[in-house]
Amino acid sequence: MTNHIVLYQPEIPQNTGNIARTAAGTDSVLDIIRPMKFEINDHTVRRAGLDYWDKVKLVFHDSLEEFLATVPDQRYLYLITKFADTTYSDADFSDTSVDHYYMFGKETTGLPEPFMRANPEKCLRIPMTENIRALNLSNCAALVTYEALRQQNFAGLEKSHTYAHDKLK
Ligand SMILES: C[S@@+](CC[C@H](N)C(=O)[O-])C[C@H]1O[C@@H](n2cnc3c(N)ncnc32)[C@H](O)[C@@H]1O
Repeated sequence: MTNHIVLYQPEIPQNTGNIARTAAGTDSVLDIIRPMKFEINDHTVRRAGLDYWDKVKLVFHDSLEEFLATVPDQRYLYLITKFADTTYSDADFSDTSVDHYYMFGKETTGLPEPFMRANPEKCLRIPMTENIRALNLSNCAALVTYEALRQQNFAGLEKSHTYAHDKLK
């Protein structure tokens, strides 16, 4: 099983850098659907991901259609959007025999409306108040990825680690 964090046409380098760090820390693949508003070598992206870039499994797709062609079973494709009525944590991400794809929209306009309208059963919302227009993209990616991992019993992650200079042991 592999978890995929999918970014649709990301616009803000710091968000992509933060998400790359989450991908590296969770052994998730980071799929980026072009066009992007910046280069992945942009120093702001690199700085946000710190020194983890060699650990990021990065895959680029030139279009939504090209990305969709790489998804083996679209039952496991989830569209993360505030417009959904289903809460993200009510989705079942627990099957560790398949690949899961969590897709997030661009910072200004989100996911393409016709694509969401055509796939309402795939859409998941992270509950929030009406005080804000939306949550931050990189926070959304971390929330959904870690909820999926929680349901997957954190498969492939270290639940504990012994550090050379441990502050608890
Ligand atoms: C800043 S938001 C985009 C806001 C945009 N105005 C829109 O129409 O969605 C960027 C992405 O973060 C995710 N997002 C932000 N808040 C969310 C929420 N409450 N529930 C689910 N996804 C959310 C979605 O994937 C969204 O496409």
